Amino acid sequence: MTLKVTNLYSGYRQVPVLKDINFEIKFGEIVGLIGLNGAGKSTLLKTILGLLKAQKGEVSIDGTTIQANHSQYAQQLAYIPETPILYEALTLKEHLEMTALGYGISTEVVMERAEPLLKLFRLDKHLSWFPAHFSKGMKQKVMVICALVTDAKVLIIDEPFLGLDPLAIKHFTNLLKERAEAGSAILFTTHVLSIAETLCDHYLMLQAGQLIASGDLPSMQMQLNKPDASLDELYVMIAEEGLASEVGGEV
Ligand SMILES: Nc1ncnc2c1ncn2[C@@H]1O[C@H](COP(=O)(O)OP(=O)(O)OP(=O)(O)O)[C@@H](O)[C@H]1O
Repeated sequence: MTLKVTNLYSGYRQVPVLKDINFEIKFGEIVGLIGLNGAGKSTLLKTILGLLKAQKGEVSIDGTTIQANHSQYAQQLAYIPETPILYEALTLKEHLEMTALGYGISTEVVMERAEPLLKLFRLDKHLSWFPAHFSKGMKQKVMVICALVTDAKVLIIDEPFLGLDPLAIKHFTNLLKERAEAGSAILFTTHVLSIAETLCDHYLMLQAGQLIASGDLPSMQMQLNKPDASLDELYVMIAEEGLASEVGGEV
């Protein structure tokens, strides 16, 4: 059971971004997607989600592609975007009900699953609130809860820790670990390497649209020929080399 990306090329009409991306994430694994601003992380997530059409190559979840079976593919995915996307006219409870509808789960089951999460994130008294009354962090927590009440086997998360307070980050990272232990694959982007280090089984390091290293820390140290480097040191080294070659290319 895997999320598999094969020979993937993707980007925007005039801007090719991703070039020949290949990787596999087994269900049960947490993988951190790291790279500088503009490396192509969000483009990769959008392509996996089907929000951007691949120019070449394939993404499959447990053998199913979006082209072969759109609804089966989509039901296996839950997405937490970098900027919370909420409907101004719907209350928190209605967002949960809409999630239930979207994933074909009964409202009762979704509310049952949501209850402990609402308590944990201190939103249990706010079920009738509209997004306009939530802080940025509260909106992010609503997105987190809506993703976690689904049965999605693959969680795709863009910068999950932005806007969350340290207590919420602790709860959220614990929930992600539990979700992975229960058999979900989790792919998230982050610039917060210290959290990535405590959470991830593997990493994907993206630079200028290409995967330049992947795997756990020892295997990335080998690939990048830096046997004792920390994740932070590897990242800085790659980033500086990338920037130097960009500057070189411009001259
Ligand atoms: N809608 C768009 N249309 C055209 N080009 C885009 C669009 N969105 C992103 N790009 C370009 O695609 C490239 C990769 O952007 P992307 O958002 O995937 O980077 P990222 O790694 O997620 O960056 P960040 O860490 O800043 O979020 C950049 O050169 C960016 O300018």
